[in-house]
Amino acid sequence: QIEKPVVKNFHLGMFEIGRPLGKGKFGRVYLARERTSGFICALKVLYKSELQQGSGVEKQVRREIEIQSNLRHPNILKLYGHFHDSKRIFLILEYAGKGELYKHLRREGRFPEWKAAQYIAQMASALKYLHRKHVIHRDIKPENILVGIHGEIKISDFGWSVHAPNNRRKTLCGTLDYLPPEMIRSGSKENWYNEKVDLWSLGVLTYEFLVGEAPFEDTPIMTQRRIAKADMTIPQWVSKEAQDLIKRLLVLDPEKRLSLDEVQNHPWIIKHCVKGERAANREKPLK
Ligand SMILES: Cc1nn(C)cc1-c1nc2c(-c3cnn(Cc4cccc(C(=O)N5CCN(C)CC5)c4)c3)c(Cl)cnc2[nH]1
Repeated sequence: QIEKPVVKNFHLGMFEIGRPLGKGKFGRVYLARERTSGFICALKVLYKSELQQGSGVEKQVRREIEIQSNLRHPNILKLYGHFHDSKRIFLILEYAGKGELYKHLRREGRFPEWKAAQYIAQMASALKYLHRKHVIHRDIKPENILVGIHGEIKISDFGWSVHAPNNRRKTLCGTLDYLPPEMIRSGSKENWYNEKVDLWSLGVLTYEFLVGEAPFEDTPIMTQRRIAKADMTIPQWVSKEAQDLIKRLLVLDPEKRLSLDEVQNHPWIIKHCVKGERAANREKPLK
């Protein structure tokens, strides 16, 4: 348990630090309360010493701040502000009342189709908002999604997002499972890709929500080979509508992948997410 230091920052108020909420590769997150207003938030603390190891993380943090500060969408975690002292950088983030989505997924194994469809509809809405601002997230996966107090999801990590179009080579770290073929293809000098990379990842996410593991999960070499051929099998117990959506997103040619509008109007999404008289015979009453 950490002592209860008060982090002082004049124009951003005084923050009382609460329990640790989690930690990532480059930082820890604490529950925090702004003293004057009582406003609850999540304070992400990054140590400058760790960032200055020249692994380009400093640039990632700068990009995360620059991009996330200007976004306002119910399914995107808000970055209210940031400040720093001699040793640390502090990001004042929206507090997501139900924590990290991947922990829910691991605990439940996999999500029922109605829940997966509602999450994918929310992801499509958030991605539409991002793409309208020419922001490509590039790192859509359960580990980068949080759950709000009302069960809504919030994309939470913009360390890898960029402004489209982008041909910057992405030094990979973490799982390869979600990378689209055009980002894996090492042969071509120029890694030209666009927003359609997020549609591929949305397909991988849909699969993982429903099956409980990623479609190309294998050894790193095999994962890359299977992604490059879109070599995956969908278990037969996944509904035909859900199989159809996954197959129309995990398409090698980026231009042939469904658009976000087509995702939002897909029969599987409509069936589980559109309120209305057809809801009567639904297995789970919509709130
Ligand atoms: C836990 C919890 N339980 N309950 C009931 C609520 C929470 C909760 N947590 C948060 C968190 C939170 C905490 N840890 N994390 C994980 C974390 C922490 C610090 C850094 C990272 C990180 O480096 N990431 C980059 C890599 N990608 C894969 C990943 C990101 C990643 C996020 C945030 Cl930011 C906002 N609201 C929250 N609410």
